[in-house]
Amino acid sequence: MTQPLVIFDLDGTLIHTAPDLMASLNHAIEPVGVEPVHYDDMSFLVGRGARVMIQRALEMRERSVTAEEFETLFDRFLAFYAESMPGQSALYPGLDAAMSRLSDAGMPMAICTNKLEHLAVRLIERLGITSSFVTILGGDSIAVRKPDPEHILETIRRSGAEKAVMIGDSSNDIVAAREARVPSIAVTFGYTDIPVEQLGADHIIDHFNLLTPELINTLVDAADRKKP
Ligand SMILES: O=C(O)COP(=O)(O)O
Ligand SMILES: [Mg+2]
Repeated sequence: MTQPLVIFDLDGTLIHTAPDLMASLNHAIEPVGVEPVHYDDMSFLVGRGARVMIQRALEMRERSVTAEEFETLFDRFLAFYAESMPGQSALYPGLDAAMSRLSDAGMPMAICTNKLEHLAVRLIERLGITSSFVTILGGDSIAVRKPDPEHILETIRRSGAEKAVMIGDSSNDIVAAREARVPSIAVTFGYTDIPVEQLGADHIIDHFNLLTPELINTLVDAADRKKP
């Protein structure tokens, strides 16, 4: 019997990226002369990828731009963000040990993120954790992305797994998991504008110390029992 796949979201789940995303976003929108976004705004801005982050920031500042101007801002974001990696971005506490526990139990790990694939790949490379993951799917890797369940289902298929658990910080992750009929764990330390308790995850953890192979197996077994 193969071990379940453990799928991680990236921003706000594996890696604390908000300070660098904020700096890059503020650099990107600087030419249109709006007030920079604040750190507290990031929970609302992050989650659906860089384009939506920039769009939401402009909407927050009631500023509209032409499609052409938008592409310039987007390119400014990409260049600045890629160049500054890893910046202040860091793995959340306890993640190294948690990944070792899962790996020792034979559980493969994957990333399913709405971050653009090349940015996700570059960031985990710079943080030295690439070899831990069998599959990395970004927000532009296939035609859809979270909260579309197909993003998670394709991650599972490409990993060659039969069962999986999704770990994430926002409604995109938990909704996608539920619709993919994959049990989910929500983390409390990420970026969400909806209280974590209201996301509807099967389990909540506030530290990676609590992420164990036993927890993964319990969630997979419970999900199996619910199947008709
Ligand atoms: O980049 C984003 O907006 C979200 O990325 P995530 O799916 O890894 O949280
Ligand atoms: Mg996230």
